[in-house]
Amino acid sequence: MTSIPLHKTLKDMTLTNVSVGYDGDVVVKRAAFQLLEGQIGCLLGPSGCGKSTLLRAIAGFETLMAGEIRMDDQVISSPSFSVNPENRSIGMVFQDIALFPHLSIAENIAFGLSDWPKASAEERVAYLLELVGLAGFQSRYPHSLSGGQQQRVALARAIAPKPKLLLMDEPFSGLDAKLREELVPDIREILKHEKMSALLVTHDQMEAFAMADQVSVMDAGVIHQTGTPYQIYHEPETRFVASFIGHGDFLPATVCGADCVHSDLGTIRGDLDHGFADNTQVDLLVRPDDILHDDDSEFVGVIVSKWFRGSHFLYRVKLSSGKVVYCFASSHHNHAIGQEIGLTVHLDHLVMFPRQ
Ligand SMILES: Nc1ncnc2c1ncn2[C@@H]1O[C@H](COP(=O)(O)OP(=O)(O)OP(=O)(O)O)[C@@H](O)[C@H]1O
Repeated sequence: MTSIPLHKTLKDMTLTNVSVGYDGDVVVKRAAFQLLEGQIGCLLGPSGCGKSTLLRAIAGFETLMAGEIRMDDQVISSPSFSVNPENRSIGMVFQDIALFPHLSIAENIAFGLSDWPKASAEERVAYLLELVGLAGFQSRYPHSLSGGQQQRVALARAIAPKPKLLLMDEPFSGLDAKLREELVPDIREILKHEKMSALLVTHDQMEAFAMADQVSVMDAGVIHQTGTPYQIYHEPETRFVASFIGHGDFLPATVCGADCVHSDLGTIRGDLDHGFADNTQVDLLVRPDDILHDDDSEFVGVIVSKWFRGSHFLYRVKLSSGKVVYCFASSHHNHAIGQEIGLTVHLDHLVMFPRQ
């Protein structure tokens, strides 16, 4: 009698100095990070930086040029050794949903359960239909579902056999913005409920922030930083991460003590030692939420452009030095372009890079 394959969750997946490429050209260089049990990771970066190549290497579709990939203490990829993709206990979801058009929704979800006892497979399919919010859709066919519903079925199909790891390559990019906004937190909830470790590829930072516990920011084949969404926004470790994530400007500044810097915003004290020597010339990162509109402040700037964002305004303001920075204001403070407004600076952790 067949039995349900034993379900083991992933303890960890570790990439050590992984290089991957095509025809001798290195595309991904010395990638290293770890994904733990139940964690949702993300590879985030501009088009062509190598995200899909790295994901395909983890899935077992590309041979490593250097380094190794381990899952639960077992090497699954190295330049001389590779576990077959079908033996890695990895599920995949892609941008092109690719459901089987001639199979019903239930049959699509049950596709990877052929070695399960019939009753257990039926139970698993019913459970997943409920979990992805499609109870009652079992007899329908893919063409009769919306794009968002089809992507939920694709997810259910990928996680049905309880893989240790789910890989998702731009799974939401074919969906419109509103649907994406609704679907992303739902999918995160489903993966957390299933205690499923997952790795998402996206170039959309809002998607990465909404979905992932840990984000690896890539550029030109190199992972610049791996951290929580909060860390990569507030504590970027490289100039690329600082520029790629969120809005921001670099202001020329001069170090004036272990926690202190002097710039066009005045003298600012941070809450941590920034590690630069006195008098070093640096570029100081200033985010929109670092400068707030304040009617009572004597420190002023002139509005050069503005965006209404519903709950708030985002202004570009020119300082007396001529430098232009972003500024947040509550949407009750509707000022005209050209008007002078008061500003207060709220910079706690100073993010600085050597002057370029
Ligand atoms: N099969 C292949 N053969 C040769 N070069 C390839 C192949 N697949 C990808 N590349 C190249 O590798 C580089 C990285 O591509 P990759 O698809 O991994 O980037 P990406 O970050 O996923 O981009 P996107 O977000 O646009 O999908 C690109 O320069 C691409 O042209």
